[in-house]
Amino acid sequence: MYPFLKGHGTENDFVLLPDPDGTVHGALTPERVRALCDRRAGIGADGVLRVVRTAAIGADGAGQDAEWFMDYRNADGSVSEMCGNGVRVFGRHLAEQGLADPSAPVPVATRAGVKVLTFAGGAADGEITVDMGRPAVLGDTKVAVGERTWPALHVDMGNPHAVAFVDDLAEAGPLLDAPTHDPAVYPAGVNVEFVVRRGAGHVAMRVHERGSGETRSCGTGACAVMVATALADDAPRGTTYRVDLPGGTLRISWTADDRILMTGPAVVVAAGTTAL
Ligand SMILES: N[C@@H](CCC[C@H](N)C(=O)O)C(=O)O
Repeated sequence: MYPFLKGHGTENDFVLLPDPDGTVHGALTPERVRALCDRRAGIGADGVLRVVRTAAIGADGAGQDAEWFMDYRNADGSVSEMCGNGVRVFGRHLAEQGLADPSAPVPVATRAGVKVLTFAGGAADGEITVDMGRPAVLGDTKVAVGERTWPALHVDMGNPHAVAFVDDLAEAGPLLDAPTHDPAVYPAGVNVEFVVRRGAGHVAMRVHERGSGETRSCGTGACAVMVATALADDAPRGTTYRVDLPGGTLRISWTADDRILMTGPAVVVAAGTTAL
């Protein structure tokens, strides 16, 4: 039996696997991740967060000045560089377990570098702000669902995104399959966001995540959406956008020194053991 916890950030949900020294869950195969994330035969989640000391992770953690490393896997077992909602849940878990001090900034190492978390309201409640680092705006692209194609902006938040503005969030249909994209632009696949404007500094979005399908929220996706919207608006740095997702709301700003700050909730809702 293996220890696990379950948590979510704006209903983007995760199985957390405590593995401080990399000895418990070292053999985290894609099959095992798929079994854990299975919503009928497993615990059910959009992804898995393995909680491991950076010193125990090997090359992925090399040179990162943070005690803890977030080893993120999508529900299909694939590895991703970064998860914005996941890193808040990861931080909540560290704080609740006394593994990090929430009264000070908490650095977390990821495959996309160190992200620094700031807690409002202490360990038990309150929102968490993540310094997501610099966005990379990589130019125009397009995405398609069936016969329909939309222009999109390629934004990299440590992981790849295509942001498409639409008139109505329903226009992309049920998103049962992944939107198609240019494999030359996204050789490792892409997370696709569809966005509508709700008012000044306010958008709503839905997302099809690489490796997990349509989810109720995506933190890196919301940051990519904010970047695309701020550029389209020619918004001054420091403007905060409200980004509504099916699972909740995130608040995102782009600082004068070119960093994206994302603020939102994170909760751990269960703990137990699993045979998976
Ligand atoms: N839900 C996450 C992103 C998870 C990884 C993504 N599916 C990918 O493959 O890059 C978030 O909150 O950012």
